[in-house]
This record gives sequence, C-alpha cells and structure tokens, in this order.
Amino acid sequence: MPPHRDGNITNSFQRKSEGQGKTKTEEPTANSPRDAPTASSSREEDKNNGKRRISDSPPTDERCNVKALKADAPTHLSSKDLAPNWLTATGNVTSTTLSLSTHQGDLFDQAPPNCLLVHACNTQGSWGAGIARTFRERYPKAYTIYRDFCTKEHNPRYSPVLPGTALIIPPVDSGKSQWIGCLFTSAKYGKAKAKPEAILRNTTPAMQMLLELIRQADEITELRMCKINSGLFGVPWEETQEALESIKVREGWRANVEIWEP
Ligand SMILES: Nc1ncnc2c1ncn2[C@@H]1O[C@H](COP(=O)(O)OP(=O)(O)OC[C@H]2O[C@H](OP(=O)(O)O)[C@H](O)[C@@H]2O)[C@@H](O)[C@H]1O
Repeated sequence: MPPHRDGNITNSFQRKSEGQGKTKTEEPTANSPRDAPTASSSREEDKNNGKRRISDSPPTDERCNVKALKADAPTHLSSKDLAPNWLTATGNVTSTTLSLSTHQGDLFDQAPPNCLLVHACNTQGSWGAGIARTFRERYPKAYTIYRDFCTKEHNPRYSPVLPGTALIIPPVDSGKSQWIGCLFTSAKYGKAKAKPEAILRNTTPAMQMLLELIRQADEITELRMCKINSGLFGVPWEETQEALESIKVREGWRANVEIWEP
C-alpha cells in the first residue's frame, strides 16, 4: 500500500446488511477469544466490471486474500477483514510471549515511515482528550476514518464496534507516513468508561487482533504504543503490561512492542 493516500478513504467495507437491528454487546472474557464478526458474504459483486472486489469477497481459506486488497481501494483493516474464529485459524502458537521494550520520549517524535502508532480507544468515535486528542490533531484524516468506522460502518447503539477488537488505518494524512492502531478496550469513555477489570479483559483479544491485522497489512515496519489504559481509562500500567506480556505470539506476528513514555 503506497505510503501516502489522498485521504479520501472510500469505505470499501460497505455491507448490504449495514444498519442491522440491535445486537447485544458483551465484554469478551480473557479466556474466550471473541469470534470476530464474520466478514459478510452478502456483499455485492462490483457491477462495473463483474469483478468481486476483495472487500466484497468472503475470506478465502481462513483469511482474507489481502494481496488483492493492496490493488484495491485504500481502506482500513478491522475485525470485518478476519474470518470467523480467526484466532484458531491463525498460525501456530509459538513458545514466545509478547515482549515490551520501554523507550523514553514522545510517541510521535521521529516515528519512521510505516511505523504503527497504537493507542487505546473507545467505540463511540471520540478522540476527545489525552493522547487521543493529540492523535486527532496530528492525524485528522485518520481520526475521520476511526470516527466513521465507529459511527457509520457501525452504529454505537444498534451495531456497535465490539470491545476487545482492533482497527488499523494506513497513512492517509498528507505529509504523514505512519499507520494508526486502535485498541478498543472500552466501549465508552469518561464517567461511563468500562471498569478496569473489563478494560483489562478486552486488552488481550484487542491486541491479538491488532497483531493479526499487522501481519495481514504486511507493510508495517515497527510497532510503537503509549502506556495504554493507564491515564483516562484508569488502569495501572503494570496490570495492562501483565496482560500484554501474557499473549502467546502466533506465527507471523510481531513479537515485540515498543512502549514509549514521555
Ligand atoms: N505524546 C505521548 N507520547 C507517549 N505517551 C504519551 C503521550 N501523551 C500521553 N501519553 C501517555 O499515554 C498514556 C495513555 O493516556 P491517556 O489517558 O491519553 O489514554 P488511556 O489509554 O488511559 O485512555 C483512553 C481514553 O482516553 C481518550 O480520551 P477520551 O475518551 O476521548 O476523552 C481516548 O479517546 C480513550 O477513550 C498515559 O500514560 C499518558 O501519559
């Protein structure tokens, strides 16, 4: 995927079934990895040339055929791009657990091209305070993609983004070459944010999904993350750290995450 897009991300994950009725949202438990919402197979064929766009094709043998995605319209990657039960279909579990390396400095400073910058997000489409606000100021077009994902592709009331999932957004802001990673660890924010134990429960499956989406994006150079959940979400960093370091790395996943703290 070329580093700079024109920023007009067409949401090629439009689904015929968009606007479905209410769905019950549950908080995933640490031991029952959430079955990612299935990529809808009811997507229409591209009538213009009869070709099924990758985003309209059901996942092939367990995973999206991402190769064709690069030739297709630019877009984000999310749970909708993963096959049902994707976690069991993901490569073999290795004996390695995720390792975190700490770096002193501003997450954004001199982030290399195609580096993924990761933060914790709510599913309401708001980057209103904290580091999220900085993300919004520095990557306004990426913010628009996140917001539209939460409020147009999903509907916070009737078909919300599920906590415990993730979203990655390619470089779309002019002059910027970084990807943005969103870990949905709490549905709401502020006083309505999830309880710390729910945020922690969501962190593991969200991170597992992020690692799989990174593997599929196949262009990301390094992975930088702030101390997610430890500020406005009110979860002691050590607890999030323990949850992250307990993740067993699958074949093809990044095994190291850089944690940047000011
Ligand atoms: N430039 C920088 N480089 C490196 N580290 C930086 C930094 N700037 C701040 N940090 C640190 O990054 C950690 C996270 O701190 P945060 O409180 O922001 O995030 P969180 O994950 O606890 O909570 C998420 C919810 O907060 C937001 O705001 P809203 O809900 O919209 O109101 C979202 O939208 C979510 O909902 C803290 O250690 C900060 O010191």
